[in-house]
Amino acid sequence: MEVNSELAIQLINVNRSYGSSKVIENLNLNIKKGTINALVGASGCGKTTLLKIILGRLVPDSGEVRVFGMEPYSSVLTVPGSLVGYAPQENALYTDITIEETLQFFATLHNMSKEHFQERKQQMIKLLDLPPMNRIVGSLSGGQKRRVSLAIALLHSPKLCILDEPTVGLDPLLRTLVINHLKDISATGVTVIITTHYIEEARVADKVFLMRNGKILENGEPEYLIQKYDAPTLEDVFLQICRADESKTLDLIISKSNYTQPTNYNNNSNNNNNNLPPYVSQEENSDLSSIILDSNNNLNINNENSLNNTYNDIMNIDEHNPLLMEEKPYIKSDKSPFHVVTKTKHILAIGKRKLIQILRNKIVLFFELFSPTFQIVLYFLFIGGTPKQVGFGVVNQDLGIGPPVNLYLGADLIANLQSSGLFQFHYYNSTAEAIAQVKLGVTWGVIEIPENFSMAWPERLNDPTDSSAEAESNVQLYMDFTNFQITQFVQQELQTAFEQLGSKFNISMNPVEVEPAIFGSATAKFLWFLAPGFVGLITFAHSIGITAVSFVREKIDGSLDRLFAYNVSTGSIIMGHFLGHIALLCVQAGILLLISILGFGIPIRGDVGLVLLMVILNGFVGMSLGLLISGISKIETEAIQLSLACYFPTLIMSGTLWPLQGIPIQFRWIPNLLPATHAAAVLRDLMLKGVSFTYPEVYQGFLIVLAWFIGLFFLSTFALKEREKNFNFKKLFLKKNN
Ligand SMILES: Nc1ncnc2c1ncn2[C@@H]1O[C@H](COP(=O)(O)OP(=O)(O)OP(=O)(O)O)[C@@H](O)[C@H]1O
Repeated sequence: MEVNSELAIQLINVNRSYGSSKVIENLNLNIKKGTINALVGASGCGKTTLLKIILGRLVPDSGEVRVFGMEPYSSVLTVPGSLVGYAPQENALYTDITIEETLQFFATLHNMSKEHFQERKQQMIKLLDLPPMNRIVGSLSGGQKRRVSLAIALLHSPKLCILDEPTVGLDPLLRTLVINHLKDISATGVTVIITTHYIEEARVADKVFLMRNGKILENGEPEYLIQKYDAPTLEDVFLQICRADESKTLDLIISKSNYTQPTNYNNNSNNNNNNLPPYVSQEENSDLSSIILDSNNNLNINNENSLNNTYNDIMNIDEHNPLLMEEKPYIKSDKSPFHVVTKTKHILAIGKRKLIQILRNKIVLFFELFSPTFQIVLYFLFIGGTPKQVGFGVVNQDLGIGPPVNLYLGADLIANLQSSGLFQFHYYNSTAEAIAQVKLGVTWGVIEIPENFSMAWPERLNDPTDSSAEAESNVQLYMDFTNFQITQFVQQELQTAFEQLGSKFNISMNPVEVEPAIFGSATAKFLWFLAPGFVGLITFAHSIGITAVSFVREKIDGSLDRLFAYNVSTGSIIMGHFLGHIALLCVQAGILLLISILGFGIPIRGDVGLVLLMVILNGFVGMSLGLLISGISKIETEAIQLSLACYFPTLIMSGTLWPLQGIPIQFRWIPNLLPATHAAAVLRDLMLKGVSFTYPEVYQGFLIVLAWFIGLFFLSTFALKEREKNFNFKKLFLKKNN
């Protein structure tokens, strides 16, 4: 493609579809440097799509695009980047930061110096009549937000201004100021492209491009077009062209344009409305006695009260205005390899903005800090605890042995059981009566101690082959076996109680010595098994939760497009989001471990630093999974559903709630695929076994979780892709089959 140095933008035979629906068709476009250009056309004709192609956000299916002679994004950090000032159709603002923070954020992205930022900020305040800088953007009115959005686009004095419907929501006075500002900057060599529904507004442009169904039907200077088509207004020109193109959407365009053409516009009548700007609606006319169109189509304010506010006053436009005359670029160039300095600045700016947003939004802050704490307390309180005060019946028929020995072993056995805290005993005289209470659900079971127990038990200990002693010392257990956990605990406590009874006679009932333990302790609680998995899982789930919707809104409202237009890479955006959350993730992990250790006595026998590292790494995996979800979701509910779809299987399959050995053998490979399984195993090893990093399961687990993090990070970068290609599966399929 031959590059013309006079042109800011060249498009040749550009085509672009969304799926199989063609939106831009064989489009050719040349835009001269230092001119104002208006893209005019009905809603849905492809104006925004065309702008996104120029910005490099959308990759054309075919054809060539050059911006200042270069293909957008052909090399890193070149075009358009800070050369462009882009205001998307939507306001694309971060609602929970102030106007000052918003402008500062974009100034950092553009590498603007402090002085330059302050200077431009003051000009934007005056030009756009911005509200006080400390106002939170979310609290602004629609028109105020629009002005902030325009301020962002113009702040860094870009060489190319791409403004998608810049005047929507602005009052007539401001509209005038903005249009005149655009005329002035174009006089200094800045190229301006605006889209508009208000066809007559395009009259201020040097060149108008009339678009319909993805094609440019006509283009030229407004006056030339009006003469060529012998039409009174541009709107009439457009109507004629559309009719010729077998317009079907004509009515739609007119109804969209709520603005009426004064009948005598451009006539030499003496009527007061004579010089009204044609895109001003009838309702607004009353406020506009002060606005006139001069012979050069400049909009001016002709009311003494407004004089102090005139555009020239505000912007101090004359040959002495250093800003408009300045030739040297405002943006400091970055000569570092791979533009590391700029990328680092981008990451820091996004991270700072994210952190401000989190800290300012109390609900999010609460969610990030207190909700995990609350959850871990709930988990520890309600799951995995040792049962206490389980209702149990006792029928103690033991008569004991009279003096001088005075043994009441039945009562001793009950006392041993009682000391465990597991039982809350109900005493009954008969077994039938006790069983009836089990059947009524009052108790879980009955322990029946036979009447000769005190006599027969020592004999049985002395001679295990004595069958009559065995029969007379058998303690009978009647149980409701529907609760497996309680059954296990009761049987375990009975065994312990009998061991204690045996030790009274210096006889060990259980010849197996369980201590010293290789790892852990024989008195370990079930909660200790659960706790490491819970800590990991909560960090993982919360990290998904806080990031899963991060980009969805930004995608919908165009804020991401604006960042991409300014050459902020997806990698920088994702790293910035990480950065914003890291501090809170670390605090969160610390709180969870403190509660585990101090609040619930969960042991940490290994290196606390490694435990913390794994919890944080696990949080990173959750964050990158959340960002991936955010990247592929079109709306928030989709992101929330996907997050839940990831969380629950992880909770169930990661071995957090139940040992992996309990899973049917043919399905055991599934948990091994999940990072949460390895994180839980590593945390258990470190906390309960007290092993070091060199323990195979630990370092392997670290490597697997790290690999997951890196893999998901890259996938999320891909999902958020800065340049959207048209994936047409139908075409792909047909190509393959041909
Ligand atoms: N992401 C997308 N996926 C599918 N179709 C899309 C997408 N974005 C836009 N379109 C479709 O492409 C066509 C052109 O859209 P575009 O936003 O470029 O129009 P426009 O001229 O800017 O409209 P408006 O003036 O209302 O903003 C429309 O039919 C629109 O529905």
